[in-house]
Amino acid sequence: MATLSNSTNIFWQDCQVGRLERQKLLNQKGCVVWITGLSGSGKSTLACSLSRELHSKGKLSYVLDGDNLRHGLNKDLGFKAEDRAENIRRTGEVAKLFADAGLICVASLISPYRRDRDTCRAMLPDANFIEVFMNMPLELCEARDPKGLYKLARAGKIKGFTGIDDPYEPPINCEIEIKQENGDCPTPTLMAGQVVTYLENKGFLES
Ligand SMILES: Nc1ncnc2c1ncn2[C@@H]1O[C@H](COP(=O)(O)OS(=O)(=O)O)[C@@H](OP(=O)(O)O)[C@H]1O
Ligand SMILES: Nc1ncnc2c1ncn2[C@@H]1O[C@H](COP(=O)(O)OP(=O)(O)O)[C@@H](O)[C@H]1O
Repeated sequence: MATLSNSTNIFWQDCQVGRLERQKLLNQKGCVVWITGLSGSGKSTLACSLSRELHSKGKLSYVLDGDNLRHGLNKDLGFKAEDRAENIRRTGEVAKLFADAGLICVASLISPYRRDRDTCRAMLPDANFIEVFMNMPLELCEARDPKGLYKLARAGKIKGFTGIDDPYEPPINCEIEIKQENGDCPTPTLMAGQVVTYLENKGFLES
């Protein structure tokens, strides 16, 4: 893995058009909505539903999905702890750039380790990092198993699978928790609505 902070003699270059001007143009405030949870918990479903809902309100968002990033930016990384940490760090840096551009950046990654998520939180002004915990039981995720990965993990054909033989550390102080009510998972529209309401209440959907 690349060593961090190898560059020396570098200087920050400021530009006349700044974040506030971009936000005014877009009539919204840039932020990062970071969705964490087990595989199959509904991260991508929420990310897409949220992006659609924001679009219909005239708000610009962009989804960074863990699976998709691993096809490009993060294709050199696997699933051992240090690779996951680098995966989260890179994604956090990209999300920070999108937020600086004035967009509502929706990152959906398992991001199983608390420390890695907190590293991303520390990259942004605190209120601009909104951690959403998909608090779905492992049994539900495993029953869904849309990619058949839990089955492979249970059969020992995938090693170090989150929730099976690799840990998932739930958030302690997340901004939003999505969970079952009376044994039912909220619909994608309801899940997105919960996040949109939070963004509205905190003033992110106006400049
Ligand atoms: N060992 C192991 N553990 C967990 N997940 C695995 C593993 N191997 C492959 N996959 C598939 O990779 C997707 C998760 O990628 P992420 O980048 O979100 O993972 S992480 O945040 O770095 O932990 C995840 O996608 P989602 O189901 O969308 O979460 C899986 O499809
Ligand atoms: N709120 C929901 N209600 C019913 N099914 C859902 C819901 N959210 C996700 N699913 C289904 O669960 C499976 C896993 O969802 P997905 O968004 O791919 O999870 P993740 O990105 O966390 O792996 C998919 O088949 C999806 O259609």
